[in-house]
Amino acid sequence: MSRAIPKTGSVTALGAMSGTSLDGVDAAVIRTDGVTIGSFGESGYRAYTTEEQQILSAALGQWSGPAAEAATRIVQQAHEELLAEFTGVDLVGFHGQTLAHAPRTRGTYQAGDGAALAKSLGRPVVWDFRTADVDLGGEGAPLAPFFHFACARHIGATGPLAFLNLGGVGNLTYIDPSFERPEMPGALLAFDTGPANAPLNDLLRARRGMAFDRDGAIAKSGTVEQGALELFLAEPYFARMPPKSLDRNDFSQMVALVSELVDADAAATLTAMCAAGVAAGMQHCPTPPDRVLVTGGGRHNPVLMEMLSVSLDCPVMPVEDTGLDGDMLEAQAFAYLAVRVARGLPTSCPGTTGVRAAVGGGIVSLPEAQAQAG
Ligand SMILES: Nc1ncnc2c1ncn2[C@@H]1O[C@H](COP(=O)(O)OP(=O)(O)OP(=O)(O)O)[C@@H](O)[C@H]1O
Ligand SMILES: CC(=O)N[C@H]1[C@@H]2OC[C@@H](O2)[C@@H](O)[C@@H]1O[C@H](C)C(=O)O
Repeated sequence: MSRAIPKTGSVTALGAMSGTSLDGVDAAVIRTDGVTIGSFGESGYRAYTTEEQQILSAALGQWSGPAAEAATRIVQQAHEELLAEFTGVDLVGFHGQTLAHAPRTRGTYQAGDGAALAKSLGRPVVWDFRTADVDLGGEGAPLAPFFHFACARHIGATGPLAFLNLGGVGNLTYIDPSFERPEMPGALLAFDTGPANAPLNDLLRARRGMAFDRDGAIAKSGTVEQGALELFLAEPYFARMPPKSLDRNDFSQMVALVSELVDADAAATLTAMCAAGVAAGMQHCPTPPDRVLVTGGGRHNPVLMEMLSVSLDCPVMPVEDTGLDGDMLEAQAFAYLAVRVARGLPTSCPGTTGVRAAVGGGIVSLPEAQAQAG
């Protein structure tokens, strides 16, 4: 089998994403030419064990050293195991695990070695997607927006719409699908909305040894503490114009705002903070979108979805209502972006990361050759 990346036409790309929730690795196949989505293929998931999660968690905020190295070994092994199960793949998009993100000062750091992964899989691997954007003055995140734009076209959207990803951190992409290309000024506006599930997960793990508030069961019976919510919304981040991005633990101090509350009220308040961050961010969009399509684990939380419906001026629905897969959208995004990198197409622009001009980036590592800059 040829290991070269086809230069034209559609290719089969496998994307892998290990998100800020630290729950595991998602992998998904799409067929695309880097512009249009042809079709979606199979997908898979490899959960991190509790011990692996602890090692990853201990490495958050570390830019190097033993903790980061231990995390990298876990990321590498989990990806090698999961991705080896897929066949008939032309190239792989490997996001890695973000350990630290401070684009204005130190940069952005995703653990994982794409060159080693290319060798072990025997496939070209595109990786280190965020560094080039940061080097050009961008936030380096979010990067899914170019894929969201392709999804909007794929589902036949005609009016403005938004994708809202609720993982550990929240991020929103406002799209005007009437533009022909995502890098055109006005086509996209994207930013991190604030913390999503991470603080709630952290609180419940500390207090109850639970991974998360399944179906909002704990928050459902609680009352939102308005004073804490107001203090949270007073954070300057929310008034800042996008593009803007966050590290997973940038808002970890918000757990202190609910430390005196009983579990149900604390969970309800942290859930409300997630929704309030989204509502605050929506004020920065050029117009209210026709609808908000929610992706990521937060869409499974009915309390959060209800709070969003109440606080936003448009219908809020899971992306499944349009036929997309909300559990795999980010993995699909990095498959799609890998093809764009391989084809020399941009993956971010001023509207998505604040980068000075539309930029590609990423490293292409071939299984048997030296790395090529993307
Ligand atoms: N049934 C459910 N009820 C409530 N919350 C849920 C449910 N299922 C998932 N979640 C939440 O979604 C989280 C996982 O979301 P997701 O997989 O989108 O995160 P991620 O991809 O790691 O994060 P990010 O997008 O920030 O990188 C869980 O940790 C949990 O908080
Ligand atoms: C630095 C980093 O890894 N950021 C992630 C994180 O998780 C959600 C949000 O914060 C988003 O900005 C981004 O991930 C998605 C996939 C993105 O780049 O679009």
